[in-house]
Amino acid sequence: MTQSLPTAFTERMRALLQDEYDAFAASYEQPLFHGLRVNPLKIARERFLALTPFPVEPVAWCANGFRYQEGMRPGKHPYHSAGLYYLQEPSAMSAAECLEAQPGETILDLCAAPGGKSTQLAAALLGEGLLIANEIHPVRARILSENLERCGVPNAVVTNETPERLMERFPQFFDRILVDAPCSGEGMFRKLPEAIDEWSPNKVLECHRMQIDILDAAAAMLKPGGTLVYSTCTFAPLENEQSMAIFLERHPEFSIIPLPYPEHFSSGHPEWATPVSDELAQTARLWPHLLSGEGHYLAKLHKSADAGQPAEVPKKRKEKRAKSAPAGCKEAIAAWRAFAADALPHLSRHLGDDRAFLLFGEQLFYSPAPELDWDGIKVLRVGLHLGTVKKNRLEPSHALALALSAQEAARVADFSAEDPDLLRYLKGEALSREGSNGWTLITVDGFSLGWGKHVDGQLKNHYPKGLRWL
Ligand SMILES: C[S@@+](CC[C@H](N)C(=O)[O-])C[C@H]1O[C@@H](n2cnc3c(N)ncnc32)[C@H](O)[C@@H]1O
Repeated sequence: MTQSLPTAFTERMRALLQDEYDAFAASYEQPLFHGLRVNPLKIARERFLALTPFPVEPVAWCANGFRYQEGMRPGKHPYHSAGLYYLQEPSAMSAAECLEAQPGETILDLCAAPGGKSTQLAAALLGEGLLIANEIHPVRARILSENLERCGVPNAVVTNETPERLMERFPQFFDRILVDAPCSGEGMFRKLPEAIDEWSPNKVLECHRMQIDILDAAAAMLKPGGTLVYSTCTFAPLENEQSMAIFLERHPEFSIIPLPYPEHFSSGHPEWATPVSDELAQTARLWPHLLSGEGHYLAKLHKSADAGQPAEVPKKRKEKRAKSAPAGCKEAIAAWRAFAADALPHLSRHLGDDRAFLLFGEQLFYSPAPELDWDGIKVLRVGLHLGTVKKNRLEPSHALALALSAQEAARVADFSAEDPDLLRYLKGEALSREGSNGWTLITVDGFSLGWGKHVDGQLKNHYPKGLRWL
């Protein structure tokens, strides 16, 4: 690494690690670890292994996680555009894995952008249940939304709120919550050297205070009996064991649950926090000199089942729904049904609940939680974006294409990953190609990638302008 580490950081780490410090410091001279996580919403692990053009090696603590070598560029492959995998550093795969989300559950990812862990949680849900992926910064929330779209996630709601605001709306609502907290990023110094310039002892303190507030909000939103995972990518005890020690003092209804993979994850350090609590030894540290990944901290907590009854979440009242149903929703649903009858005769998803269709302006969505009222919450996406309704016709969305399989579509134009026409499609060009007229799902080696529209021997390009390859 060319950039030198801040002295206050190295002195603290030397004092903490003592004999181990030299090995820790030497890890900064080692090459970075690169990882990708296969997206089971699009492709099964074994099929990916048969198909991957990059040699990969499994990550021990994540069934769908793999390392790839320096020099490979999986982010520049059409399979990435088709959402077959998400690029994610191996240690970063641990937090969502440890939350153990189950299909059908209600999950909150409270600090979610750019979406590494949200896409992983959505994959664990397998399209069943609800994921609220929240990000406080509007620009980052948009990137989060795009990443969920690319991964073909049908059941995520992307919000752009403060934790406090969500807490008012969703008391004791979630089965599981991930708090991947904003932190001073010491574990990322090697991967993102700009984190070094932004670091200061004061930033560590500010992050610690912010983490306490975010955790308080998360505690209030978790159902009794629910599970919380707290994670950071920093080494500072103040942001790790100390944030947990304070949280446990403030919330006696929580207890720490042991984490898996003791052969890879090291114990947390109770002696690095006040008051010293032995429980903290069951939190985990991922050290870059002890495993093939960057630095992380993890804690998994259980909320006592006796911690009070789940509160009533404001739901749409019938009369309110009738009043607030946007004008044109009925027509929009009819436009969707006409589109689906023509272009998606084998749709496997059952989109039959009229209450689940939501119209925002011209944009039609299918909500994974029709009973919830989103009024007053900043929402970027509610479940599956079906398309834009204009003049009683539906123009299908890119999100819909990515959530479909080739078997569901009436018309498919399939290209191999090496076909020059595929590159032309990704660049936004129209293609000469025979086929019956109408909306056509474009696929790469059988995996959905976007829309085209056949008109008399021409395949018009509907790959979104902002995603086109240059
Ligand atoms: C470590 S990053 C999350 C990474 C993400 N979980 C992933 O896997 O891609 C922390 C996020 O918390 C957001 N954040 C910053 N301040 C916050 C606050 N006060 N409350 C909630 N989130 C905040 C940041 O914008 C950032 O996107």
